[in-house]
Formats: sequence, structure tokens, C-alpha cells
Amino acid sequence: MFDYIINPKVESYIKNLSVEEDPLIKEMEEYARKNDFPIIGREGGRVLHLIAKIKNPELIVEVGSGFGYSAYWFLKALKKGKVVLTDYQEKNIKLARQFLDKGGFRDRAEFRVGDGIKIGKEYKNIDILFLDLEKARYLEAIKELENNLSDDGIVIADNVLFQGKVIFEPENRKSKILREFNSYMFEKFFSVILPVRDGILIACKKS
Ligand SMILES: C[S@@+](CC[C@H](N)C(=O)[O-])C[C@H]1O[C@@H](n2cnc3c(N)ncnc32)[C@H](O)[C@@H]1O
Repeated sequence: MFDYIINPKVESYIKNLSVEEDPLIKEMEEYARKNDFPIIGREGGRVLHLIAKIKNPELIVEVGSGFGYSAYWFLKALKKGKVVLTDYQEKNIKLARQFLDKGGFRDRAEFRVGDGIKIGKEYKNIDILFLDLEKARYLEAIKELENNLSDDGIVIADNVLFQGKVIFEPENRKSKILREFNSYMFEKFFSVILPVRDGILIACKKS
């Protein structure tokens, strides 16, 4: 039975270094914990934040925003520009609005209820496309939205190692879908996978 990607001691060492002072981050993590809501987590959030800092994007589109935790990490890094949040569930988007209002980002975020793939198609020149939707639709999402990326746009996708099942349970239905997605991303884009938590893929267009 395989239940971790990184040796837990290594993961715990890194986690302990990631001390967080922001009370809103802690409040959102507490909400996720109490409600068993899957979020990218602190180490993943720090990856999003760092990429946004380096990239200085005008437009970030999230497909699968939940209650706004990942968006908050992005927003905290932005000097300009906005984040478009999408989620199927109105309840999640409502909560995201409350959290991001509290964080002072009312004017920097757009809140959309519905299918993030369809909504994403309304936006051109996406600088960062963040995929965190149902695994079965990852490949569809990138195929539908890749032409909406800016020339030097970046794709970030969470959960691409699916708790290691992608490697250790390759016949699992979701593993197969993710393997197909990962292969596509490495063929079509210049990609890396960070074995952070559930696996985070980061990609740009091939030059
Ligand atoms: C893993 S959670 C998102 C967590 C969030 N990105 C974070 O790290 O804080 C996935 C969310 O995506 C939403 N979702 C799944 N498929 C979607 C789609 N096609 N369009 C919009 N939202 C979707 C679900 O309702 C769920 O709230």
C-alpha cells in the first residue's frame, strides 16, 4: 500500500519551515480541515504564490476554485491584474467572495459560478491557467483552453500524481486519465512535475 509521495519526515521538515503569519490563511485552512474540503494546501499555495510573484501576471483563471484558498495565495502575490474564480457550486463561490473580501481583494477577483472550462473560454491572454477541477476533465480542460493562453502563459495543474496512484495504481480509472493528461502536457508543453503534496504540474509553451 502506497500512501505518500515524499517521505513523511522530509514533508514534515518542509511543512515546519512554512510557518504562516497570515490569520486568513490559517482560518481558511481550518475551514478546509473542519469541512474535509480538498485544497492545494500550504506548500502548494506557496508554489502558486511564488510563481505569481515571478510572473507578475495580468490575468489568472482558475478552473475549480473551491472556497478561494488557492486564489487567495495568488492574489497576495499580485501587484496588478486579477484572478477569475470559477466553481460549479454557488455556495463555494459565495464563501470565496466572503474570504477574499476579508483579505481586501474585492476589486481584484471575479467570481463566476458554472463550468470553469466554458467560462475560461471567455478570457483571452490568460497568463496563468490553474487547473484544479475533476480529474476526468483535465485533458479536456487544457485542450479547450490552451489557445486562450498568452504567448508566455503558464499552466499549473494540481493533483497530477493523485497520491502516487498515477504510478503505483496505473490501472485505476483516474490514474489512466491523469497519465494521459501528463503525457499530453510533456509532449505539447515544456512541463515539470513537483512532487509537492498530490503533485503539481507547471508548464509553459515550447519555444
Ligand atoms: C479541489 S477543489 C478546489 C480547491 C481550490 N483550488 C484550492 O486549492 O483552494 C475542486 C473544486 O472544483 C470544483 N469543480 C470541479 N469541476 C469543475 C468545473 N468543471 N468547473 C468549475 N468548478 C469545478 C468543485 O466544485 C470543487 O469545489
